[in-house]
Amino acid sequence: MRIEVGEIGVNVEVSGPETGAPVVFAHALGTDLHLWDEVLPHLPPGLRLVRYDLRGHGGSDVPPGPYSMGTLVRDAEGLCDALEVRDAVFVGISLGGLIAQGLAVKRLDQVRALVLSNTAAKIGTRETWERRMEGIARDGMESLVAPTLERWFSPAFRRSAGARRWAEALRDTPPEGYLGCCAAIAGTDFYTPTSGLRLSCLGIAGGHDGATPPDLVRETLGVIPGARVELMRRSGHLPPVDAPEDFARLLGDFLREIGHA
Ligand SMILES: O=C(O)CC1=CCC(=O)O1
Repeated sequence: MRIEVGEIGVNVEVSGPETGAPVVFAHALGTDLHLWDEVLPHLPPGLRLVRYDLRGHGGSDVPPGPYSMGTLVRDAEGLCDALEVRDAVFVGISLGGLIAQGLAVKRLDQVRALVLSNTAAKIGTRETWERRMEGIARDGMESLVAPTLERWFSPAFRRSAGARRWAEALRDTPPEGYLGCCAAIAGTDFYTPTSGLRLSCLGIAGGHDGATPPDLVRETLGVIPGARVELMRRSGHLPPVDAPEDFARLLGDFLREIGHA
């Protein structure tokens, strides 16, 4: 379904009972809400599962960029308000994990716990993101595909149908949306606000993650008291794609541990 959030239409999929404990999912740059397709069936029953396409991605609107992280966080906030989501567990991967941190800092009434997967308080540097944006402007989205697959997936998974499916999703991402979100990531350093968070938090890292390697994930989770990091040794940057059942098991265990499932 589409929901008007501020000035844009956001594509959302909601499943599970309306009274279930809410879990909200935010995807990574150059993907869409289907990133979670193979995780959801393996989660504990009775949850209200909300996933959405970030602005500039999937079926959501593609407003002109550049976007700011504040805007991406406001989209998540407006979506949760529109769906009357309170006390959710917010699961964010990569860019989605930055949004999760920003939302938790701003709206503790909406977020009771975080799952920060393959993400950090700061991802890359302004220079690396500017180089990537210049490359896309010069050579198009296709030039991104091979290097992105190297960061996303282990050498073994790169040869799979799953990897090809997500290469297609990357190719299909509107350049304006992708570039808009690159600009938001380039300008974000959440170390200070994230270090003020006091809520239950699970980190997930992938042993073959070429974008946010395990040490970077640990560094971020290390600033949140009580947070712990689970390492998925054989996964890359997108464990919901390359190991959905293992990802669901970690998430389900965490939900039960905090009394959310
Ligand atoms: O494309 C990458 O390098 C991986 C990535 C960084 C932020 C995000 O969401 O994906």
